[in-house]
Amino acid sequence: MNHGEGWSSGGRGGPRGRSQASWQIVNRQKSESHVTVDRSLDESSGNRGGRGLRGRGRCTQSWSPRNNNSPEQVYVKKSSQDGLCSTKQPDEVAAFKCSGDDKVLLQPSASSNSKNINLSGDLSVSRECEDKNGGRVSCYLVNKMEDVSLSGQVSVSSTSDRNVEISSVEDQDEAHKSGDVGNASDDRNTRLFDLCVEKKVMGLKASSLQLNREKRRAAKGYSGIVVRPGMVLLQNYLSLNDQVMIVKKCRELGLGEGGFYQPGYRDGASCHLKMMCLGKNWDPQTSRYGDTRPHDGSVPPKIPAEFNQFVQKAIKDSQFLVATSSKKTKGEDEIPCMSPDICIANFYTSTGRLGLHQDKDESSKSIQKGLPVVSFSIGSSAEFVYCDQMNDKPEKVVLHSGDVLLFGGKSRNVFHGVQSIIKDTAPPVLVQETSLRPGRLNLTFRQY
Ligand SMILES: O=C(O)CCC(=O)C(=O)O
Ligand SMILES: [Fe+2]
Repeated sequence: MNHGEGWSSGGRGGPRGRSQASWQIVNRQKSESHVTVDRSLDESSGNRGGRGLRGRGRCTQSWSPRNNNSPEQVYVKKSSQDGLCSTKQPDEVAAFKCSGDDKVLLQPSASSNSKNINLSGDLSVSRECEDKNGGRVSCYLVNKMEDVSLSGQVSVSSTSDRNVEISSVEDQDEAHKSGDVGNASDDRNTRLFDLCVEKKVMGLKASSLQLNREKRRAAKGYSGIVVRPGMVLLQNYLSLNDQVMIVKKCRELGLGEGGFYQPGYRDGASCHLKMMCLGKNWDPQTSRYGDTRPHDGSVPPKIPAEFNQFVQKAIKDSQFLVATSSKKTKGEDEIPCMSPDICIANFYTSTGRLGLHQDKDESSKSIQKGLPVVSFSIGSSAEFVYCDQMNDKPEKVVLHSGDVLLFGGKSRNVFHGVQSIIKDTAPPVLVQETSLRPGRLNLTFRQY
């Protein structure tokens, strides 16, 4: 797992659905390809190889807005169903109901700018989906999720008497910088890493304005986008409550046996992230999975059952989305079902990154079948890049806290990486409730 380095910056995020209890097909276009999306209507911060030896190849790209898309038509279907499919209720699998009669044909826009579409008072759709080739399929579903509870404080002081990293972000960054040039020290390898920081290190409390804004956004629900065949992005999919739960669980596991550590490569360089494996260990030195972690003999913790439920639900919802956006495609063909037995948790500080690579160390059967990798983003936003070949100019999508990205089927072998972490973009409520360090937690689930 060599992680490529040396990115240029730029990028933008995608739209989040604004309606409640509705679903939409937006910008159905001639060919399917990459999508870039604009979240300019969103109230939130707009800035937001086998997995074997990951390519260290330099990968530079720049981004510029494109205006050459010409969507054929835009449909908005309204559902009578309310409060669909909150991730707060993992058992409640997608119950999208769409009535064909209340289909509304909207005039497509040739411009790449996002626009507001106001339907029945409370629906506002932000969209922009484009492809450098002029064609793409983009489809997004919106549902309503439960409000997040803003109550309850978390005690975050470190309880372990072992050596726990509670250093500041700057210290963390320095550690990463030193990894650029030197060897990963055994000390750093074995030092415990606390995902959360003591209260006194945290910034000011979120204002009630911020909290209310976040609450409103959480209530808007998620939107799904078919980015390209086999790749689906479910934006704002994990509710804030679920994100809080995931952070707390990861923090607890991360401080125990097989918890977070500073991984390094065979050549001695450190990865620009902290890592913890659940289910099975993935060893960056050998690019192999195993039952124990070679450097300390620890056994990886089990994947919490709730995490797997979220994964199953995300797969089902993605299959539905794919089937809805193309009559010819069966959802399971593009995003096959998968039972994760591996989860790799990465924590990136604000200088963290991950070079272009393929995830290809899972069994050949798993890869041949195109079983998806399912990725959760929590905390600061990240510029995620992907391309078919190492030397291609990568496409970029910004992943925000609560987003779930799936890549399977035809996209299972896509090269991908994290170009940069966008500072100070974590939801204030999440930070307030968990004291999550500045940075981004990413969980990728796979089936061996
Ligand atoms: O952090 C991410 O979004 C990607 C992580 C990833 O590609 C990996 O762990 O293999
Ligand atoms: Fe990966």
